[in-house]
Formats: sequence, C-alpha cells, structure tokens
Amino acid sequence: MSLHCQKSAKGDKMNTHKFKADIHQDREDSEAMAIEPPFFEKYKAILQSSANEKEKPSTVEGFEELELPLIDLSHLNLGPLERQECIEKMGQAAIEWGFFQIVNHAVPDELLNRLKQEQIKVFQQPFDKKSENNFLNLSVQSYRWGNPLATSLRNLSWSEALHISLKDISKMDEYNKLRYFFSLYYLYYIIFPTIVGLHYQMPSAMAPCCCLRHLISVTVACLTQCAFEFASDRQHGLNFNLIRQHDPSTIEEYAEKANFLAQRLAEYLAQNLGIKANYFQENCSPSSSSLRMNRYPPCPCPSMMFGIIPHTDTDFLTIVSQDQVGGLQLKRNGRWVSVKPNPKALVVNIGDFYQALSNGVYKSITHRVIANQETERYSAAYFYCPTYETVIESCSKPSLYKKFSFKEYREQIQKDVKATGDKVGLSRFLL
Ligand SMILES: O=C(O)CCC(=O)C(=O)O
Ligand SMILES: [Fe+2]
Repeated sequence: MSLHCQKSAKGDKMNTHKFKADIHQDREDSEAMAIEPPFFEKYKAILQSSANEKEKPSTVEGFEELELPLIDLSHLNLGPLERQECIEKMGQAAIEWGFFQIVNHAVPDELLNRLKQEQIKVFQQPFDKKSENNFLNLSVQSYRWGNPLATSLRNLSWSEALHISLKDISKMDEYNKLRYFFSLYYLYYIIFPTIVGLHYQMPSAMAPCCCLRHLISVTVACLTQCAFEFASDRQHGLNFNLIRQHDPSTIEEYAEKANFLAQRLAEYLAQNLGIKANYFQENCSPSSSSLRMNRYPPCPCPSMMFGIIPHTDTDFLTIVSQDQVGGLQLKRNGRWVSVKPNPKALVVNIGDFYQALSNGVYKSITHRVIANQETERYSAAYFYCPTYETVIESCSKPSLYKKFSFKEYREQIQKDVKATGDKVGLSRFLL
C-alpha cells in the first residue's frame, strides 16, 4: 500500500517525497482490492499536511498490558453468599476500572465464531456495495469507514464499522424476505381461494389446477428475483456463494443473547446502588439498543493514527466480543494501558448513561483501539441503550448532572462533533 512510513527512534515517520507518486499507486491498489475503503484518497489532505507536522498522536509507546477484573458469572448461581460477592466484585470493577471481563456468560463459543464469520462476510463485500445507502437493507449511514468529519490524524479512525440498530435487524434478512413473500403469496392466492372455493363448493377438479398455476408463477417470480440479484452481485465483482451464505439470523441470535446479558448485568450493577429492579425493563426495549461490528484493516502507519479514536460510549453499558489480535486500550490513572485479550471472556464497559445514573459512581472510561500494521482485527460491540425519550436522572442527591433525555444527549453530541470534532460528552451536563 501507498503511504510509506519510515521507522525512526520516535516511531514511524511519513516520507513526504514519496507521497505524491504513491497516491497514484494507491488508486491502482484500491482498484485491485475493492473491499478496502479508500482511506488514502479520502484523507489525502490530512495525511499530506500531517507529514510535515512535528506533533503527531504517538500511539506506539510500549504500553503495559493488563488483565481486566475477571467476573465469573457462574458464581451467581452458587449460593446467596457467592452471588452477593460476585455482584459486589462487578460493582467494584465498575467503580475502579469502568471495565471488566466476564466468563461463563452463556453466549456459546460456537455463536461467537459464527458471528465473526458473518462479520468477515459483510466486510468482504466490495466497498461500493458497503457504502450504498441501502446496504443490507439497513438505515442510511449504517456503514462507516474512517471519520467523515476528521480534520487531523488525531480524529481519524483507521477502521470500518457496520452499526445495526436492533429494529433494523429483521430488514437484513433477504431469505426472510423471500420466505415472507412466499408465505403471503401462498396465503392470499392459494390457501384463501382454496378454502373459499371449497366453502362455496368450487368444483374440486379446479382447486389443484388453480394451485398449480399459482405455484408456477411464484416460482418464476422468485427465480427472476434471484437472477437479478445474481446479475447485480456479479456486476459488483461479488462472490455469489458468499452472499447466498450470508445469514443475518446469526446477528439476530447474538443480539438477543447480548441484550439478555446486558439487561442482567445492568440489573446486578443497579443492586449495589439501590436502583429499582425494573428500571432497565421500563426504560430499555430490545429495539433501543444496537450492535456495531468493527473491522480494523492493517494500517501502514500505526504510530500515527488510531483504529478507533479515544472516546467514551454513550450507552448504559457495552459488551464487546473481540478476537485475539489485541489493541483495545483504556485510560487508567492518567495512563493508557492495553487490555489483554481473553479467548473465554467478553469485555464489559460502563457507558455515559450509567455514569450519570449512578451519579458518577460507575465510570465511563475513555478507551481507544490502536492500529496494527500487520494483522486485521475484528470486534463486535453491543450498546445497551434506553429509548430515545428516557430521561436519565442521577440515583442519588445532590446530583452531579442535569437531567437529560437520550434524544437531547445525542443531539448535543452531533452539535459538538460538528463544531469541535469531539463528542465532549457528559461534562456538558455537569451542574
Ligand atoms: O474494538 C474494540 O475492542 C472496541 C470498540 C469500541 O470501543 C466501540 O465500538 O465503541
Ligand atoms: Fe467504545
């Protein structure tokens, strides 16, 4: 790939002289690798101007690698004492780290592996297809790559992501659509007329004839649709088999399990604070949350940009399933530390809403993902969120924060990102 980075004592350094010629080469490379987002093309100006900057976001520093507090959820079922200990340990981790990892979480390894395969299939599709407005029938801008508003390397994320609102999941299922189409057709044109026909003593010889005619027309319609899709996939250089194997129900299955788990975790954490048991049931619905699938392609200059820029999550809590490549870092006592991947564990982190709800007791910690020069990385983050209208109010007094609704919070973020390139976040709502 094109952007040359020379190793120096201080890390990678961009070679400006080569840069122009390389952009041309990039174009050819990106044509050959149609799945990769055109990072170089889009962020050319930032990359060029940063080549001359002295101050760059140095992301390679030999970070300490730490294991997050480990919570074994099987202890919840051992006995009242073990259960209480487990809940307190979870609360302590949320206070001291804002992060913990969970094992025996009841999400089968097999499902997590399938989810990763789904992610690979989604991101392997050509960039043109991924950036179409109705990619996989999801809402506009569900697919993100880089940061559309980036003004410097500091706010450029070298990653692509598919953000799936849970209310959209069913729309992804092409097979379901076909099945739905089939069943409706059967219902309206075959079952109903047959029943009505029988009821009004349609001559019995006519019924099979009627069914056969409709069966043939349904089959022809479906085959025609498949042929159109096939032609369109071929036009995009897509492997037809990959698409046919695409199975959004894995995503749905995972989202259901993650939602169940997130609600339980939120409830256990609430017990330490005296928040009423049904708070989350009342304010969150399965369709208010979302799943973000992340892919971090190898980055030619990992010391100069991030996989995901430093941020806090906006939700109550996030459940992250990551592969073993590593790269997730969090800010702890003013220093960046790396999270050691654990193949048996899911990572959980507290989001802004839980920090506000707990009146600052649980911490929504700034985290980021560093870029990797050699290896691509995958992760999936499940964001457990309230409905838009939910008003978040601290559970104890005096409150550190003003009351705000999810809608207000989101609108403020959008304003701030536009104006400053940064989400700003909870500090906007301090009293
Ligand atoms: O990839 C990861 O490990 C974390 C992703 C993340 O922080 C996010 O999607 O908000
Ligand atoms: Fe995050």
